[in-house]
Amino acid sequence: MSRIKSYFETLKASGKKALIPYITAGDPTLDATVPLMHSLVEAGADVIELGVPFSDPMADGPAIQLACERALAHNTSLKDVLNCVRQFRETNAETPIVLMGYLNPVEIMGYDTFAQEAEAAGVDGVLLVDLPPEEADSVKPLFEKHQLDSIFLLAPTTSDARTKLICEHGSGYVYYVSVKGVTGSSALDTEEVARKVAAIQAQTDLPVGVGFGIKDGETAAQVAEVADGVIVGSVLVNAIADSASQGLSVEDTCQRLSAILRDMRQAMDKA
Ligand SMILES: O=P(O)(O)OC[C@@H](O)[C@@H](O)c1c[nH]c2ccccc12
Repeated sequence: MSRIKSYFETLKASGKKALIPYITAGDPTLDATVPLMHSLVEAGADVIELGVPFSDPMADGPAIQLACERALAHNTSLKDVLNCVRQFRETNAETPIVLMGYLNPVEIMGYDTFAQEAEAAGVDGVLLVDLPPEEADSVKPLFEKHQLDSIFLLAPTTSDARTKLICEHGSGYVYYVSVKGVTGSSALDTEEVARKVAAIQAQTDLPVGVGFGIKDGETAAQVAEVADGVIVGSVLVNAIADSASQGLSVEDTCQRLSAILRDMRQAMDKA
């Protein structure tokens, strides 16, 4: 069974929801990434979404665009990102890792090599933002062969028919994007999210994670009440940017991120 699937089952059995932080690999430096991943786990992360930096991240708002720029300023490559996962796995065999990114770097590496290397490094799932589920047929068998879950995005505008199709193609979990637009939005409507998530859950057994616009314990707890997972990116990435501009050490940056995530964890578990 996939590490993501069994993790979600364990959580469900204990009545908890998944907390899923996103950071961009190589931001602000490559040697910060693995310590940051470990400190997110210590603060209560259940799954880590690790971003593969890309020069044209069209689904991302300014915060994550800048994170990609910081990572690319010192040439963080897909290979480097896979190395981070490998290193992380030296001391953590439990926490599922999802690589988040765009098709281009994967195409350059080659799908076969990527799938092989990702499995060997200890990656559990892949979310390629610009891979339409209809076109996933060609890569899905390859990903399956290498024990990689395919995670897809559902938007507020996705029709029921398409939701069904996307859920059929996906595995691990599905990602419901809570608002129209790019990452780092601030307009989270929890009632609308609750309605949509229920509609998705009626179509699939996959866990539903919700992201876009979750920024603190309060919003995390609200989303945790209605979804299976709470995904948070820009708030963490902004804290990394801020720490970098203040010249904080990796250790201090880790502590800052842990504090933000721990607040969310506590609020979610209380709800
Ligand atoms: O940044 P936010 O609003 O907290 O949302 C999470 C999001 O950043 C993360 O899941 C993500 C990073 N890059 C993406 C690209 C597309 C969809 C989602 C993402």
